[in-house]
Amino acid sequence: MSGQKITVTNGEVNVPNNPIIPYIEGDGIGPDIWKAASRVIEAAVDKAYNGEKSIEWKEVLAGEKAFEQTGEWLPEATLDTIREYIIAIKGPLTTPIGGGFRSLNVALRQELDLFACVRPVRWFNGVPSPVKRPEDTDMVIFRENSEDIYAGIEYQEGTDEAKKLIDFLQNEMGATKIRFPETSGIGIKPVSKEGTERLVRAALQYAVDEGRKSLTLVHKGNIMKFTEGAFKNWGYEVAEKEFGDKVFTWAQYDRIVEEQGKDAANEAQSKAEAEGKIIVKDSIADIFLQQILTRPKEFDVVATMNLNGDYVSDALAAQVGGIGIAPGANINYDSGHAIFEATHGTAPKYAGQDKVNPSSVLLSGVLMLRHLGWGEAADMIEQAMDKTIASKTVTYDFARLMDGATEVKCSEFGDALISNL
Ligand SMILES: NC(=O)C1=CN([C@@H]2O[C@H](COP(=O)(O)OP(=O)(O)OC[C@H]3O[C@@H](n4cnc5c(N)ncnc54)[C@H](OP(=O)(O)O)[C@@H]3O)[C@@H](O)[C@H]2O)C=CC1
Ligand SMILES: O=C(O)CCC(=O)C(=O)O
Ligand SMILES: [Mg+2]
Repeated sequence: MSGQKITVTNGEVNVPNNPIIPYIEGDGIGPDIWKAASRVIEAAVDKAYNGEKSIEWKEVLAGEKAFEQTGEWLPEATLDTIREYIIAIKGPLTTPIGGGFRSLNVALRQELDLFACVRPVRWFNGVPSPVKRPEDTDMVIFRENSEDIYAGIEYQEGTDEAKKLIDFLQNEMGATKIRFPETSGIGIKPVSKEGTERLVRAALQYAVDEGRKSLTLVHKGNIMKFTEGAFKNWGYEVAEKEFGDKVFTWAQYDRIVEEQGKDAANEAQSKAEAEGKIIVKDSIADIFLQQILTRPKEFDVVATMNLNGDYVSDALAAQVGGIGIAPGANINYDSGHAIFEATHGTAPKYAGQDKVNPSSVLLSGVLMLRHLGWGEAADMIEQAMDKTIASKTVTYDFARLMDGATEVKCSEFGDALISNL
């Protein structure tokens, strides 16, 4: 049976019974986790739909494999294929530190304008966790994926570009606080109204569709007033303007305090909660990182900028068992393009050992199946995950934290999941 293309009409994704889905195997542990995860996805789809649906995988190249075969790290053909087939899934790709080429992962997001990085964080029964009540953590991070310091606009110390920019800042913009101008590298942090609005809009729409209770805007707006502070203000504005009667915001709360006092504001918020409105609030990033540990129940959907979202993703993943079980999706809600990928990287020390946990990329596949409307197969994989973990058949990362566990290889964990489907 030959596959067919996924298409998009008026923002709606049309999925045939046998979609062609491009995949990037990834560097480091990529080949191991992809092999295990793709087998589980195939088996679940086959079982859930009695052979009537199937995915035709189409390999596209990026990273080390692409460089070896084509001399390019991210061939144009890969981008063209993902543009054409709309939905893709990828393993992790290596990024050199402090020099060399810029992140291919970020480049893919930028090229396809996948503006929302969506990372759900929830606990699976039995997964070992460093916190007492991991079940209290149930959040979905919406990380802005196209702007911020992550956009890669930075200039190396000592270069003409860095000197020129520092001169400009000092001589034309009145910047007096660059402490060591002669030896500074310099980076730029663009944060826009449009970029913020589309991200917060997507997060709020998700909160409405999924019946979530709150949305927290996470920022460091006290220090970075016109980037992170503006993100907070624009976030409240878009919530009130576009989601009017579905939300109650802390900006509204503050206005009621000013006009009618604190009791009236508390009453208005309680009424909104009782009516099932989504409470839109904000939190400064440093205290947020403390409170997700100490009071995780108070947070639900989270919208934040690119770099904060990166830090928050790995920190929250730890609370529910670690980066071995942390899925994600990069989505453009307007064009329908999406690339699903794990939160973790290439874990180079484990490359080729058939050792690590394939759950992050597998659960990214589960997000993909839900995105395709194939919820039955997605449910089946999650149930198999619960069952397999409950039987204490796990990879090294969980085994080292569990009493009485049977440690299995990456591929064997895939086998166990398939037998539990
Ligand atoms: N989207 C992407 O493709 C990403 C790519 N990267 C890139 O990956 C490379 C390596 O980054 P690094 O900072 O080491 O972070 P990694 O996420 O690759 O690995 C850090 C540690 O996380 C644990 N880990 C990662 N994946 C798994 C897994 N599947 N199962 C179990 N444990 C896992 C291991 O912990 P332990 O040592 O405790 O066993 C590992 O040593 C860099 O080049 C970085 O830029 C990083 C993040 C995302
Ligand atoms: O692209 C990279 O190498 C790192 C990206 C990353 O950590 C992330 O997106 O979470
Ligand atoms: Mg990261």
